[in-house]
Amino acid sequence: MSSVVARAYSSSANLGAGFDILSLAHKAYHDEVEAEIVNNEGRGVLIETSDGIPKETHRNSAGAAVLSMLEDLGLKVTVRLKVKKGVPFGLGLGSSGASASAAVSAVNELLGLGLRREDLVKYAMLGEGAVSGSPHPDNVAASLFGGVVAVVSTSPIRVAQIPVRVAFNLLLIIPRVKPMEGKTRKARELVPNRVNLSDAVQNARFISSLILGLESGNRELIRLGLNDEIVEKARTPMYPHYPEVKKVALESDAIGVCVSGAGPSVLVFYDKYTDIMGLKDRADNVCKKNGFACDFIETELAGGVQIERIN
Ligand SMILES: Nc1ncnc2c1ncn2[C@@H]1O[C@H](COP(=O)(O)OP(=O)(O)O)[C@@H](O)[C@H]1O
Ligand SMILES: N[C@@H](CCOP(=O)(O)O)C(=O)O
Repeated sequence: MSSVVARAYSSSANLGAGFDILSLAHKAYHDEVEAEIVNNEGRGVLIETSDGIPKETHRNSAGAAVLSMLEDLGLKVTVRLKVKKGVPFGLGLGSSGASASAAVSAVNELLGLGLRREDLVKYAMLGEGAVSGSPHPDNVAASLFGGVVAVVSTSPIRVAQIPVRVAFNLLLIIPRVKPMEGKTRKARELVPNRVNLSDAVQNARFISSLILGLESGNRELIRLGLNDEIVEKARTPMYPHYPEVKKVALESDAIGVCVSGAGPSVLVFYDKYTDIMGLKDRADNVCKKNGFACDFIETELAGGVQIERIN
C-alpha cells in the first residue's frame, strides 16, 4: 500500500448546554486527508495543502494530531499528509476537527496500527489543542463516530453514541464573514471559570432533556434541551445575530436552535411541521440587519470517518 485517503465530515459541537461533551456530524461538508510514508528513518509529519491553513506541523490540527500519535506509540516514521479542505474554517463547523479525524484514521490504516475509534479521538483531540489551545474532544468524536455523540469520559476517552429515534433535518445558518483567525481559541477565553450552581443545574436539565428527547422522539424535550445558560451566553458578543435568529426560527416552529460549536454559525433542527421557507426568509433579514449575508445549508446527520481509498 502506498497511500490511504480518509474522509471525515463537518460537525456541530455543544448542542446547547453540552460544552465539550455533545456533538453531531453532518453531511454538509467533508475533508479528505491522504497519508503516505516518506521514510522510516526519523519521526515527522509533513503537510501539503493549498487550502489556506497552516503548513507547519504543530500549527495544523492534522499534523499535530498525527505527530502526537507517532510520539505516543514510539513510531519512527515520517509521513506526508495531503489535506484537502471541504469544511470551511472559523465558522463553528468543526473544520480543524475534521482534518485531524481524517488524518489519524488514514495513518492508522496506512501503518496497520489497528487503533480503536476512541484511541483515535485521543490523538485527534490533541490536534484541536494545537489550534485552539485546549484539546476539546467533541468535534473529533462526532467526525470519527458519526451521528450524535456524548464524550462521557476524557481519561480514558469514552464516547457514547446517542440513539436518535426521531425524524429531523438540520439547517446550518452560516454568516458570510471573513473567518476570524484563531476564533475558537478566542471564544474559549470568554468561557467563565466559575459558574453559579443554579446555572449549572439548569444546564444539567437541558442536557438531560435533549438526550431523552432524541432517544424517545419527543420534540418538546429536544426544543427545551437546545438551550444553554453558561457558554452560549458568555459568547454572545461573538455572534450578536444569534438571539434573534433563534427567536424567528422558533416562531417558525423549528424543533430547536443552538449555536454551532463556538459559532458564528447557527444550527437548527427542523421537521415537517417547521415553516422552513418562512424561517429562512426571516433569518436572512436578521443576518442582513447585522451587516452580513448568511448561507443556508440544509443537511442531515452523517456517519463516521471513512477510508475512501487505499492506493
Ligand atoms: N487542518 C486544519 N483545518 C482547519 N483549520 C486549521 C487546520 N489546522 C489549523 N487550522 C487553524 O485553525 C483555525 C480554525 O479552527 P477554529 O477557529 O477552531 O474553527 P473551526 O470551527 O473551523 O474548527 C484557523 O485559525 C486555522 O488556520
Ligand atoms: N466545544 C468547543 C467546540 C468548538 O467548535 P468549533 O467548530 O467552533 O471549533 C467550544 O465550544 O469551544
